[in-house]
Amino acid sequence: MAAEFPSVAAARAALLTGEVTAVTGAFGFDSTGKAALLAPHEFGETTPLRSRPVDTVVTDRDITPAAVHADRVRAVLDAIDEGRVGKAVLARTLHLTLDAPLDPEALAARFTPGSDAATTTAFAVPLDAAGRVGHWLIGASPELLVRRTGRVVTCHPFAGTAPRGTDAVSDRAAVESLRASDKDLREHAFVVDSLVDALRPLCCELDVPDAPRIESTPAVWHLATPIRGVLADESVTALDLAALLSPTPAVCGTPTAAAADLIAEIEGSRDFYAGAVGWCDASGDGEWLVSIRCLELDAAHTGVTTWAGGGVVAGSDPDAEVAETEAKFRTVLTALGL
Ligand SMILES: C=C(O[C@@H]1C=C(C(=O)O)C=C[C@H]1O)C(=O)O
Repeated sequence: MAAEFPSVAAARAALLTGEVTAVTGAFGFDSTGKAALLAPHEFGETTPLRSRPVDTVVTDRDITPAAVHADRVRAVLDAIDEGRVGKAVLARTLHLTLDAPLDPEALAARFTPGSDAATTTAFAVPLDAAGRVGHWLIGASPELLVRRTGRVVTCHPFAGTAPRGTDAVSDRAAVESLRASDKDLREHAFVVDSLVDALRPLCCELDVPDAPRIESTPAVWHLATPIRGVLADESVTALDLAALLSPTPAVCGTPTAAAADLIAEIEGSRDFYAGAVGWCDASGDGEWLVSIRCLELDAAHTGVTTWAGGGVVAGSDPDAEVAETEAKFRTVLTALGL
C-alpha cells in the first residue's frame, strides 16, 4: 500500500524528510483543505491506457439551471459594481446517474490525446486519501498551473474563452472575436497579473509575453500566456509553487480571498474542482494542472459530478456565460460518450 497524505502540508513534510521520493495526486480548490496525495511504489511507471468505447445510459440528470447560472452571473456583476471583486469565476454543476458502473481507468483513457475528448494530459486520481473512499477524480485538463524543472518555472494560464464554431468559417470568426474582445483580454490580464505578482519575488528572471495567444481544445478557444521564470531559490518545490499559485484568477478571481468567499456563498463547496492535479519529486521537480474539464466518480462508480465555469468581469453577458459553460461541459460529456 502506497503512503497516503490527506493534506499538501503532510505531503510536503514527507518529501522534505526524505520519507518518500515523490508524491502524486490532487488537492482541492482550497489548497489548505483535504488533499488526496500519495507516494506510488514505482513512481514513473504507468500502465498504458487504452481508449475503449463506452455505452453510457443516464438514468438521472441534475444541472444548475441556465436561468440560475445567469442570475448568479448578475449577482457577481453587482459585486463587481460594489467594488467587492474585480473578477470572479462561477461554475455550474452537473450530476449524472448511470445505469452501470464505469471503470475509472478506462474512462480516463477516453480523455487521452487522440480520443474524441482529447485535450492534453489525462488523469485518474483515487480520492481515498482525502476520505472520499472509492471516489476518483478523472479528466484531462488543458491548463498547466505550474511546472518546475530544475530552476525553471513554467506556467501556462488560460482565461478568456469562445465556444468553437460549427464550421470553418464560424470557427475562424470565433477566434477573431476572441482576439479582439476587450472583456476577454481583461479577464485574461487578471490571471497573468496575479501569477506575475506571485512569481516575481521568487524569480531572478521572468519572461511574460506582452499579449496572449490563442489555443484550442476540441470544444473551445482560449486566450493563453506562456510564462517562464528562473527560481532564485531552488528549494522552492513544484508542490510549494502549486499550493502558492492555486487557485489562480482563472478559476477563482481577484482579489483571491474575496472571490473565493463570493464563490462559496453562491456555489457552496467546490471540493476537488478547480484545485490541482499533478506530481512532485524529492528534487522539487514536478508538474501540476488546474483541475478543470474533469469529473468526480462516486464509490459505486455510477454517480458522476462535473463542473464548468467561466470568469465574470465588468461587461460579462449572463447568456454568453451560460453558453460558455455548455461548451466546456462538452469535454467530459464526449468522454462519457454522451
Ligand atoms: C473554470 C473553467 O475554465 C477556466 C476559465 C476560463 C475562462 O473563464 O475563460 C478559461 C479556462 C480555464 O482557466 C472550467 O473549465 O470550468
